[in-house]
Amino acid sequence: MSQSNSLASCKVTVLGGGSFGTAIANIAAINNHQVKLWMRSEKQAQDIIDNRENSRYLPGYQLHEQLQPSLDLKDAVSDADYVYVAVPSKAFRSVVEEMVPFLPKKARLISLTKGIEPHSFKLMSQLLQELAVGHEVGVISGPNLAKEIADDQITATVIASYSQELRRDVQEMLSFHSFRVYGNPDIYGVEMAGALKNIYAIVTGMAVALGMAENTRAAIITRSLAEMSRFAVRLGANPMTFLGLAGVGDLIVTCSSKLSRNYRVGYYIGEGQTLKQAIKHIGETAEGINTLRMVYEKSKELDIYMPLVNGLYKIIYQDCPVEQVAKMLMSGDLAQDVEFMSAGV
Ligand SMILES: NC(=O)C1=CN([C@@H]2O[C@H](COP(=O)(O)OP(=O)(O)OC[C@H]3O[C@@H](n4cnc5c(N)ncnc54)[C@H](OP(=O)(O)O)[C@@H]3O)[C@@H](O)[C@H]2O)C=CC1
Ligand SMILES: O=C(CO)COP(=O)(O)O
Repeated sequence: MSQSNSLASCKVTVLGGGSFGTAIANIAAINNHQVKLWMRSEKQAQDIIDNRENSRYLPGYQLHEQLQPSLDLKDAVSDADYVYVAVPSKAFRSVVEEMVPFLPKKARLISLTKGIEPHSFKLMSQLLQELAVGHEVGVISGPNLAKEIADDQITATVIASYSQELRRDVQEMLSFHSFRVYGNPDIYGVEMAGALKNIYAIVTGMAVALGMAENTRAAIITRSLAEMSRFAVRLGANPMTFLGLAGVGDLIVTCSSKLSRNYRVGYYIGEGQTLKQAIKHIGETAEGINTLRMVYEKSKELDIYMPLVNGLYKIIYQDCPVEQVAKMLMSGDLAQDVEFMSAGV
């Protein structure tokens, strides 16, 4: 059932037929927008046409008749009012570059991707701004496990954009009985929070596999929030964003749920699998592995105190035993471990 609102029916395109792209496309279709879901797999597109289902990513989730799959990027975007991009961060630049020549001037662009581009350290909305100059840009981020959205569980998210009109329109486009969209102008903070929390989901998954207690879980999640806020605020985010859905909200869900792929990567490594085995086991995108490397390097460059990032980096990229890292974390310089540092974190 769609929620009545004043936004007229729009032409919406979602790039990427994975789990989150499919879930967001279906919500827009339920809300009476004409939706094209662009994907590269013919088999998957046929599955949607024949069975109204994306059985590879969201089995059992009934797809609305106003959602049509598309294999042709030009056809998918050439009359779009809104383009949502939901491909993994490593493919984001190339997909957007390929799309831009077909993009109508009116199209608003919204990233659903939670990652950072290697080398440039750009967030996905910054790539949209760089590659599609003049288009209004936004980001959706929050505690949004796609499988729970598909299961019609009550879910809240954030649309971040400098444009108040875009925020308002996307709120209307996607809100319905089990999905609520909140607006936030802090696009940098919302997006950075979504990328950073993946690192801490790996840490927590690993700690759970190693048998951590509830005190430990609370300590890890709370110190993760302090650490990610400190990092993002230093780079320009609003600290208040980290108290919201895209900050602590997403951190809680990804550090608590086996539905999170980042958490599962950590869990499998905690059980003794190598990084390669854990990634293969997941078989889908776990953005936190690459984000960890980039954030580690940036924190060194800017001299930002990030003990959890530092510890996870040692485990994953320097083969340091987990027990040694845990000891290191518990015996570091206490002078650094004040609860709140500057700028409210
Ligand atoms: N899943 C979730 O719960 C949530 C995910 N996100 C974020 O959304 C982003 C996408 O995640 P999600 O949908 O889950 O990812 P999935 O791994 O489920 O799917 C990724 C999709 O992108 C496609 N793709 C990958 N590489 C390319 C490429 N080079 N060109 C074209 N298409 C490509 C895949 O196609 P193919 O199937 O052919 O490989 C697939 O359709 C991630 O950044 C994630 O952090 C955000 C919130 C929730
Ligand atoms: O971002 C997510 C939930 O908000 C999904 O997390 P994963 O990418 O770890 O599955």
